[in-house]
Amino acid sequence: MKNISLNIDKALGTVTKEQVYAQAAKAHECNATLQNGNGAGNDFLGWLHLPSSITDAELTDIENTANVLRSKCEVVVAIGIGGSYLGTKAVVEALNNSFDWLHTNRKNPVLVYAGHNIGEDYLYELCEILKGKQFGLINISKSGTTTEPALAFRMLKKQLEDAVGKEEAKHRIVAITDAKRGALRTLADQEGYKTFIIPDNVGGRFSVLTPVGLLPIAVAGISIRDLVAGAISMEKATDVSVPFAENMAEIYAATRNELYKSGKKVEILANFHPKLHYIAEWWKQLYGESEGKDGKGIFPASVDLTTDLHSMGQWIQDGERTIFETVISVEEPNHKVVVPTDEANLDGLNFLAGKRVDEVNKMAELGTQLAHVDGGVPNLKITMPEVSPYYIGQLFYFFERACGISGYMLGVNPFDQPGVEAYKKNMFALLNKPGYEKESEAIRARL
Ligand SMILES: O=P(O)(O)OC[C@H]1O[C@](O)(CO)[C@@H](O)[C@@H]1O
Repeated sequence: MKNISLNIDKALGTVTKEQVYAQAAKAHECNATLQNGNGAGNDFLGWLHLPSSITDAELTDIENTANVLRSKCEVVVAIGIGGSYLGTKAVVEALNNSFDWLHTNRKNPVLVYAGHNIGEDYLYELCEILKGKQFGLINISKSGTTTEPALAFRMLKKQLEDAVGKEEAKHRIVAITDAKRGALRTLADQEGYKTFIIPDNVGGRFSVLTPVGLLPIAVAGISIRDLVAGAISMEKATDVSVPFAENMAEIYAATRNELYKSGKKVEILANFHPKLHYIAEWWKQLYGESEGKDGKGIFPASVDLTTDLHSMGQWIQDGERTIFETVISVEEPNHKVVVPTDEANLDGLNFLAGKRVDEVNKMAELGTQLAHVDGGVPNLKITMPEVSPYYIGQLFYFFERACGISGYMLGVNPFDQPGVEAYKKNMFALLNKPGYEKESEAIRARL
């Protein structure tokens, strides 16, 4: 098996190799702090050894539960938001056929999502399409009290019970939540749902390798064992025993922090494979919630290329020089498509005839990298040998580990997210939630 890799050469114009390597000791120390559990937020380090500690029995339990849902349901709705949604979405979008819904010969239930927004039309359309279909629900919420998934679950649970009866509904609902606390735990225990636990010491955005991600990913027919195997290999490759020069998590953390200090305030995660779009969405939550606090933090943004070269390309090439780019480059696509010859050649594309589409894409990637570097955008490159569960597992763990190190280097607690409460408080006050009477009065005075 190969490994994903990191190349920072094209970032070394804005910052020097010496500057990055001058951070080696700090990066290594932060990795050690993480591993020894003596830094800020150390009660949320359960993710560090998740890959190597998950047992065969746990994986089998998840696979068996997935198989029950797969056998009973045409559609499974994964309900959750943030870390209870994005990891699954990232893996499924990356690995499933892009035109899945048009395939009539389906081997897997269709996985759809709810509870990641409060869009009334979205919920209406979902409830409508589920009418007359055999469906099941995976309700995922660590806290069990998040409004978006709770609202979606309330509606979909009723619809399911009305359709198949309360007893059968119990066999089609799985709850993934805290071991003891929260509304979802209480409800699941009362109703007798099959449950999986999100460990206390694993925060939402670090939970993709718990049942939060593993169950719906298994429902989609993707190998969770390969995903975990990839993560295990990266757990070893980023261990504190691995020296800085070989430790890609430490190098990534050190480089992005140096770039930040040099005025690069925005990191754009770019891909040239549209199926990786949600990997970037997952990454944005990971880095945004972990580092954006205390008035600090790189803003995590993303683009899909070449698509966005025709929308955001101008800004990236020529706009304010406060950005750097991290490209996820895929060495070998899973399929081969060759450009055909055309006798008339009216489009002038015969110079490409016989070449693979990926060769065109790779030259677009290289051309873009050089253009952006020339335009003052430092470029980091993460190479993935192919898009497979194994390498996505590596990528997840690499980004998580680097995020912990990077947060400590920045001087923040990477494992809390106090800022998220502000909108919730206002929303509850505006909706007159019991217990928010004072806040309701105060906020109304501002309107
Ligand atoms: O799984 P829960 O508790 O519903 O939380 C969902 C998401 O909400 C947050 O708590 C805040 O956005 C995230 O950290 C988390 O991933």
